[in-house]
Amino acid sequence: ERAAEEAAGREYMRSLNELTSKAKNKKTIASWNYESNITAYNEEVQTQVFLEVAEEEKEYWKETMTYFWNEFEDEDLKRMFQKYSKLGTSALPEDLNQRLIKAVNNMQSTYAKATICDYKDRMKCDLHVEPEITDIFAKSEDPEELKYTWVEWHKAAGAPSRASFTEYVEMNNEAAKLNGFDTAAEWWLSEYESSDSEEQFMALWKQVHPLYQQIHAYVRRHLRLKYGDNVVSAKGPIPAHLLGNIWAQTWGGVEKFTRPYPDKADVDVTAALISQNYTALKMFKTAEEFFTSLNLSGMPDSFWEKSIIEKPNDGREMVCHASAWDFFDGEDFRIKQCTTITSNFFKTTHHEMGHIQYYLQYKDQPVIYRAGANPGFHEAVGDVIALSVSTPKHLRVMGLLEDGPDDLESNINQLYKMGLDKIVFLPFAYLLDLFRYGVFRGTTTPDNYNCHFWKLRESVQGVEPPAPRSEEDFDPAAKYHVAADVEYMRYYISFIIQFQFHRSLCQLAGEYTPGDSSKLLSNCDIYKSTTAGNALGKMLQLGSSKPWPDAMEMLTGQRNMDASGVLEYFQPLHDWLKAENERTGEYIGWEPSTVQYC
Ligand SMILES: C=C(C[SeH])C(=O)N1CCC[C@H]1C(=O)O
Ligand SMILES: [Zn+2]
Repeated sequence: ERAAEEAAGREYMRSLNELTSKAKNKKTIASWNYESNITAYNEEVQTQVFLEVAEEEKEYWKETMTYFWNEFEDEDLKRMFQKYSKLGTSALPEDLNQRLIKAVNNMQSTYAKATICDYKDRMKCDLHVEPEITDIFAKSEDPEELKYTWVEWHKAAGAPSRASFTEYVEMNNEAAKLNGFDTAAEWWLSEYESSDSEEQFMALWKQVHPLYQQIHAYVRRHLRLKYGDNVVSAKGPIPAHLLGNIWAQTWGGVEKFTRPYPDKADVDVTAALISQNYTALKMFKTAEEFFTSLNLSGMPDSFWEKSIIEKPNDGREMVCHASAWDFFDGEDFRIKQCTTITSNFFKTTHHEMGHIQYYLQYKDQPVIYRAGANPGFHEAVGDVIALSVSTPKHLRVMGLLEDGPDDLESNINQLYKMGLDKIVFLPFAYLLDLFRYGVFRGTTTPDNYNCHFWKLRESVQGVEPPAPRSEEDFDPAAKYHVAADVEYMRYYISFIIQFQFHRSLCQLAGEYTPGDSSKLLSNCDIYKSTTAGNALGKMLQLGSSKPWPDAMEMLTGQRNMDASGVLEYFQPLHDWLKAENERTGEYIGWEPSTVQYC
């Protein structure tokens, strides 16, 4: 009867856990070897391992489905069976799975290998997106150089992946159907374990939209003042190549010439890192020390032996985009990133180490629960730490910022700098998966991929392409996560919930009191607070063993995601921007673009 069935199910889960650990370890090793050194041989091995493991997982799945787990009383046992019942892409027949793997490998390697010629030296044609193109967008103030670089990158990295992307969509939708979903969109959304996730995401966007419109209007004004009316219009969308980032996803690159109080001391962490001889290793060790100051885990020895923290100079092709890896054996955890000494990479190092910290905290969970409470949680951990690190108070503790006034103007400048990272990013992240939901659902088809992408870029983000676009182009694949089949709503969610987490951690650390202007949320640094660290660790140890509202409630007392954290953090900036945009009579929002892209 049921009790015996559940006892048998429990025993089965124990053996399946071991098998799954080995299977995932094999796949992760094959992927690591391929993405660290893109060769035909390494791709062949990765594909063979994925196909072999898929056949193994099909066998396990058949056994799993012989249990009546839907009637189980033991909620935890039922949750494990429910998760194992979703086979993922391994549900595909071998030939379709091979086509899917090939399509994604084609897009990934196109992206990783794409190079363009230098604007100033057309004979120099070995510029990759990391570090060369990233550096150009962080430094150049020449609209022609930026336009050229933008067009060349999208031509080299995006357009060639159109066919592979179309194949990937077809295969991914087939896999979704075999897992009981209508399309891959519902499969991705199922990770958020709510029937109304899309409505929740839209509600969050409505909460933050007014704040975004204010910072958008302010930045457009200052870009117009710098580049002139015929480059930046008074009421239209902002041209994407002028925002300091090749994807216009964060706008920190324009902070230095648009900030509210220009005569206040500059907070240039990059210069300080360089002048203090920071190396990639020192950035990693510094980040690790913040985690251990919270009584969280340090990195294991194998992490330092096996991670790749700088681009090897042996001429190999590799996936440079930063990533953190769990090898599912409870011991092997690695980061792969092509670090350069910049403030952005200092943040990224904390971001990636946040993933490793989550892996370490839940490493004793059953393998099936070694994931974030929802994908947004995993992206939020490192960023929450970085919110403390990037305060002037903490940067002074580290000697990366000399002492300066803590007056209102400095605080507005600091909030503005953070806003160009955190507020500005929200519409970009949101639209990237609104686009892919439409593609998976078929409301966007290959003959209007690029048109629909830019319609969303204009309507949601208020950004337009620097040059006419057509369906000869395929701009979405010029973004890593589209080429690499990485879901992106996780970042949108992370940039909302990380402020809910930050608020709770700051209260626990005694660094923040609601309504007390001497303890602003934006000036909170939880460094060395073991109280905060222990609370964070407890939530992370859950992995995905409980629905994410349980995890959220454990740390914040709330069971829902809401933008109150973001809005509270940026309130002084919001007030300032509204007053400033009123003072200058800036048009809020944007009229339709006049650029031809559909
Ligand atoms: C650093 C990572 C690896 Se998970 C990343 O892809 N991020 C971090 C922030 C947003 C997103 C991006 O770069 O697009
Ligand atoms: Zn991440």
